[in-house]
Amino acid sequence: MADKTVKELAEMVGKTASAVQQQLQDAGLPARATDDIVTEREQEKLVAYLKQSHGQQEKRRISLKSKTTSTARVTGSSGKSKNVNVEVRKKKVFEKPDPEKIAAELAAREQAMAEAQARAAKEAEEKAAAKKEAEERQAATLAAMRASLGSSKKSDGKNDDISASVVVKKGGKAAAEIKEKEKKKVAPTQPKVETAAERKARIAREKEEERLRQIEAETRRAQAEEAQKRTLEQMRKMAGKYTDREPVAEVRKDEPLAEGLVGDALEESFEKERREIKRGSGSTGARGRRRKNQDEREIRNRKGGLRSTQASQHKFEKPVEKIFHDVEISEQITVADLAQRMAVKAREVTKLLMKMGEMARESDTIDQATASLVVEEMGHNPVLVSDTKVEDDLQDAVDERSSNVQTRPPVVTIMGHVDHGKTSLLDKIRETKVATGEAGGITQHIGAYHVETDRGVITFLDTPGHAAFSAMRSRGAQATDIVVLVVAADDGMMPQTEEAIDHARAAGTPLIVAINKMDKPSADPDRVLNELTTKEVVSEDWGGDTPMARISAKTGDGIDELLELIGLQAELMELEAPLDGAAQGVVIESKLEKGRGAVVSLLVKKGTLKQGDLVLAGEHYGKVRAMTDERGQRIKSAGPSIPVEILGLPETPAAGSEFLVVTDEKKAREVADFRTNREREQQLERQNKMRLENMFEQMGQGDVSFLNIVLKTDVRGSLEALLAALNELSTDEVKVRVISSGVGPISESDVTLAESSEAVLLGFNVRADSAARRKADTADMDIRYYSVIYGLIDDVKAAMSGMLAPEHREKILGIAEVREVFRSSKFGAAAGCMVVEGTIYRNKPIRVLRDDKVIFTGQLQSLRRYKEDVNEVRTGMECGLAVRGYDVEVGDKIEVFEIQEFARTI
Ligand SMILES: Nc1nc2c(ncn2[C@@H]2O[C@H](COP(=O)(O)OP(=O)(O)OP(=O)(O)O)[C@@H](O)[C@H]2O)c(=O)[nH]1
Repeated sequence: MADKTVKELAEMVGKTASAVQQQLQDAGLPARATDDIVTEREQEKLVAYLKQSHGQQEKRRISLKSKTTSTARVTGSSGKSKNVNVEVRKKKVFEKPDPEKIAAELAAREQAMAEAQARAAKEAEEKAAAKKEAEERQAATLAAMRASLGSSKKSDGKNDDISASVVVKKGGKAAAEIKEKEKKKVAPTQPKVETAAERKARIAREKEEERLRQIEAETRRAQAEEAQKRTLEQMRKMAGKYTDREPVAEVRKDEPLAEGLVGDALEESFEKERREIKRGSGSTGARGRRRKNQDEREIRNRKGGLRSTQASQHKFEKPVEKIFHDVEISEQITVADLAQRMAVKAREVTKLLMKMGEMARESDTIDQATASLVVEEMGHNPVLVSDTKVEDDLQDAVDERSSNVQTRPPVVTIMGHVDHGKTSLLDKIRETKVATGEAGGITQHIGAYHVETDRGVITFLDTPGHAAFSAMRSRGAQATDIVVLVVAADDGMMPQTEEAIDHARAAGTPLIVAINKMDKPSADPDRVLNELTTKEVVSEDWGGDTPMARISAKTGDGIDELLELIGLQAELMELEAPLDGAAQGVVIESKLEKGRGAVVSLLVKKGTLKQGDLVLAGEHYGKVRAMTDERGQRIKSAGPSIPVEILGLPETPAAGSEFLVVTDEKKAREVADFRTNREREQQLERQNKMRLENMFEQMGQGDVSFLNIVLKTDVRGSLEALLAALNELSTDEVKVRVISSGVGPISESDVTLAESSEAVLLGFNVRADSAARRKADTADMDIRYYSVIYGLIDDVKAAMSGMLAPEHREKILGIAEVREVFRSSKFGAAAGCMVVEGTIYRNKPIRVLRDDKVIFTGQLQSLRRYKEDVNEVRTGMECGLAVRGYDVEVGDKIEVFEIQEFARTI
């Protein structure tokens, strides 16, 4: 910035010369003509003044913050190493030069220089005065001396004249003239007063001052330019960001006041101020704060009115308008949950419910309709969602990720009667197809294994039996594709063979029959085929559609043929599954092992399961820590139809539970919680459902169009009669479907089948054995016993026409087992018994059961304990009894019952 004329300056800034002249005057500088010089310093003063007057004071301090996050592995005091998140925060503060400050400094410096100059001038004046006085004194002395000399030498040339005249005229005109002359003579020699060294020093000082001035000016200019550039840059950024933005009416606490560097700097300054206010520090006094707030307002207003001035007040402004929420309501919701979704206090909701005539506590669950009314009443918008939404969403997310659909191996379950060779068959297949020649040949029991055959891979669930099959089915998991029914060729169709057929049919699973033990001389396959036809299982050879293989699990004969049949059946079924994407499948088995925690066998049905995946199985979720195959080998992934054993779940999910691989832990927890609640509710629901009257009620409501029945009778004759009568009961609206029927006591398997098929269990002159009773108790299932055919038929008929109102029902009060039989002259046969259940009453009706079949109904003649007649005997006690008109045998059971009145439940 060199010195320039007013005209040059005007040209440079693009203004008229008169405007620049005016500005110079406004800046307090002396008036100038257009060709007058404006010095460098004056120009700086002018710029500072203009900046101030145009309000270009920008933020002096700008803070830059940066944050980097990394992970470091550290070893704790316990010696375990773990990952620790390390966050490094950096902050840099840039200080911009303050033009005011610069101007002030400049002024101070100028003043200091002026003062120094004035001081120097004064000093020089004083020096000159002192010197003059000394010279005068010297001259006077000289004159005096000359005068004294002149008196002795009268004529003494020119000089003498002068000297004489000086002396003569001393104190008069002549003296003044001399003085004047002297002065004239002295004046030209005055500069000689400054010595050479002094002069040199002065020049050097001036030079140095000039140099410093230049450096200072240069630095100031550079700083000013830099600051201006940065400010412009910021302004541009902010202008770009906010040009299209509507002015914001309200300021929310969580919104930043501005963005970018300026925003950060502002926020930081506010934060600092908040801290200072809190501390009550004097660094920012009330006035300072007011000034600062004003500044902030000004800054914000200058930046295009981005924010309301309220922003600087640093307090949360309650929104003026009420916020309306879209409130999601599932089929059931707790009051507390509902309140939370509307962002109101639970108390407000209970109050409103009370007004609506509903008494509910915060923890109570209310239905969707009521919740929806509450939401509307509170001015929000109810959004009704399905109860399973959270599950469905998760399932959808998993399905979305599935791709690359390919043929998958079939999953096979082996069923059959006891000792017909299920385990032997599974072992033989594994032995011939898995163990041979493979590393780590020791097979582990993980509930399933897969084998390679000429027709591809086949997976066997190696938990033979109905229980496992039904358990899975009752949880809705259709894990099995094909059922292989093992029937021993030397034994033929047995009760469990029939049950297995019923199970497979109820599940709609194709059946392949393996006629086993063909190596035995007593093998009679034709007899087996014949018997199977009574259950409508007809071999392809006999014109039916059930594939059959004759095998020996002992020798291995026919096993390849059986595998071939399985392969063919699978091909027919065109089993497919996506290979890629998140895995889903079913829990086959789960157990708790010491030191390993929950050990869970899974069968992958879709996608690929990988180590490290987050698995949600039933109501539990966890990361797959380790994964092994059926040979105990560690594996990293498993595709469709492959069974694996995993570690990592916190608890054991139930067999038959479905599992999913999820990516979002929060979602997993949500679904797990939801399932836990649902399981609790379903348990209650099941307990009601399994009751005959409820079953019929639901049927009346159109929920059930089939009435499933599992029927057991004492003899084949009564079974056939009942089946015929029940078949005739079917109408167009309601079909009676006997899922399973047979002769003999009600077994555990009957209960499981009834449970999984939602069937009612009816016993005609038969009872449930103890295992079945336990199972029914656990599932809270109702087993109905009848001893008159018309009683059973009437109940079913009445129920179907919606008139079932069983006001009277039999209740078994106690059971005693006959351990010994004595002959008594008085009572005939007397029985020594043990009460195994409930209480035996002397005066209540009884039945005698032999092999769980009713053989006599009547009354007790006597009931004694230690020779004393008693009215009742409780569980665990021995007693002696005699049945009126019937001789009991060892092993019989005496069942005491009564007819109870039940109010019909709706
Ligand atoms: N001769 C002969 N014996 C067999 C054959 N298959 C099985 N067995 C024998 O039959 C008996 C019962 O076989 P398992 O395999 O235990 O029968 P299961 O159906 O699994 O029996 P449960 O587990 O009790 O239901 C065993 O002694 C076997 O050795 C066969 O093909 N031939």
